[in-house]
Amino acid sequence: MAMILQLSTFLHQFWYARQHAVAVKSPIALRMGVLSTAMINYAAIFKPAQTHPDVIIHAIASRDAKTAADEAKKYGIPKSYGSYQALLDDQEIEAVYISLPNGMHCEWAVKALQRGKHVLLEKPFTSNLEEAIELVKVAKEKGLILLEAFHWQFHPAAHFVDHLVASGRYGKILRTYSRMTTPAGTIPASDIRYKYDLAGGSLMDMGYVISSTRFFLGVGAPEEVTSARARVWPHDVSGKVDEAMEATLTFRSPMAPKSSGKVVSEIYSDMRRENVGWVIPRFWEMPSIEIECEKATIYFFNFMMPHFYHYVAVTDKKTGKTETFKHYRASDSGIPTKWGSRGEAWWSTYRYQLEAFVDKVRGREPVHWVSNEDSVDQMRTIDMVYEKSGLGKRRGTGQVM
Ligand SMILES: NC(=O)C1=CN([C@@H]2O[C@H](COP(=O)(O)OP(=O)(O)OC[C@H]3O[C@@H](n4cnc5c(N)ncnc54)[C@H](OP(=O)(O)O)[C@@H]3O)[C@@H](O)[C@H]2O)C=CC1
Ligand SMILES: O=C1OC[C@@H](O)[C@H](O)[C@H]1O
Repeated sequence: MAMILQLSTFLHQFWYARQHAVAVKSPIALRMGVLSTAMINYAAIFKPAQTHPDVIIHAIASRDAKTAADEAKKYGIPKSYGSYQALLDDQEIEAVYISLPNGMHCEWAVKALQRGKHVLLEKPFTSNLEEAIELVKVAKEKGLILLEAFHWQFHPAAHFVDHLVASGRYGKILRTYSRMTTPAGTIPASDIRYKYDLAGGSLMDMGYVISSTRFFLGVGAPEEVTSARARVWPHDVSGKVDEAMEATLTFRSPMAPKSSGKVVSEIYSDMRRENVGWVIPRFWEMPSIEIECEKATIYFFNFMMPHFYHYVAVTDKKTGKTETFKHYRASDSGIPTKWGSRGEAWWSTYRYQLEAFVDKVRGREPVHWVSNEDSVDQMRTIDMVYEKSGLGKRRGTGQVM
């Protein structure tokens, strides 16, 4: 269902950015450049930037000058470049958003940092753990901001669920299950997600299943991946691209019962989920996480794009009664979450993320942040699952391995 969500979020962005676009930007607005003309730019950066008074998309770069110029014209971006390096050489640009294929993330984020730019980097952070460690090292050396764009974590709904889980009101966590699927046939065979040489694979693309698990458990990498089973995409010569991945991970968590100290977490990512009876897409399989606690089970439906639609269902194990919540802004449900009075019900996950990114670059404490250490642990976990599955970890375009 991920692709359907993606389409819906594009419409959502179109509608709200039209109504709330900021005509005159602040004189100290952050000038950003965009590396690539990827599909996701529209929702993840162009539209959020339109409604942010302190962000100007100053330039866009493509491998092809005409593609870049056409895109610049379409979105009213002042400058375009026919190479990524040329954009990085533009002295007016303070920060870049990188939406290149996964395998190119590390190479170009390193180049951007070396040219003195802050970086908002699409997920997955890098192709593997080694790259992640290297990238973070460069960012620290340069003293620049580097953020993995796990946009969903910035939305008040995520903070609300985190609050419920961490409150202890439902007891310790016993088990989690996170799932993300997209119907078979919706991602074309030519897509970057199916290419091993661009660090493709369902788990790389749908790393949200690991991100959500780790976020709500408040943990780094798992102690062990006890099982991992990949369904291999048959059309890539490498034989190493997972069109689907199912795995079981064991985490040591302070939220686990004292007796075991561990939580068992299942994850499932699938870029080619079969329709029911060949025709009915599984729309009920929006990216979701189930968190079974001692007293209740918490189900967060559509944690990935909660701005579009979501609900949180808490089912009491004793009575079987379910209480349902929605959380489109920080003050909803009467439980104040991190954003306080900031934010609007129409803000997307990407808009919240941009708000935090600008705060951090400008030296203000962001309301939420994905630390570089957390991104390293995310890549460590992804590698562990790939190794266990037998497919082996991915590698990056700039990497000799
Ligand atoms: N946060 C989110 O919600 C989402 C994040 N993503 C992430 O964003 C990134 C981009 O995804 P998506 O928008 O689907 O990507 P696209 O396939 O739409 O675009 C990728 C872009 O990368 C550039 N590129 C450079 N080298 C290559 C190459 N060898 N093959 C193909 N493209 C190349 C191209 O730009 P050009 O030709 O202009 O140089 C191309 O437009 C991925 O890392 C993905 O994981 C994707 C979707 C949602
Ligand atoms: O990050 C993403 O979110 C939405 C999905 O459709 C997409 O495949 C993935 O890249």
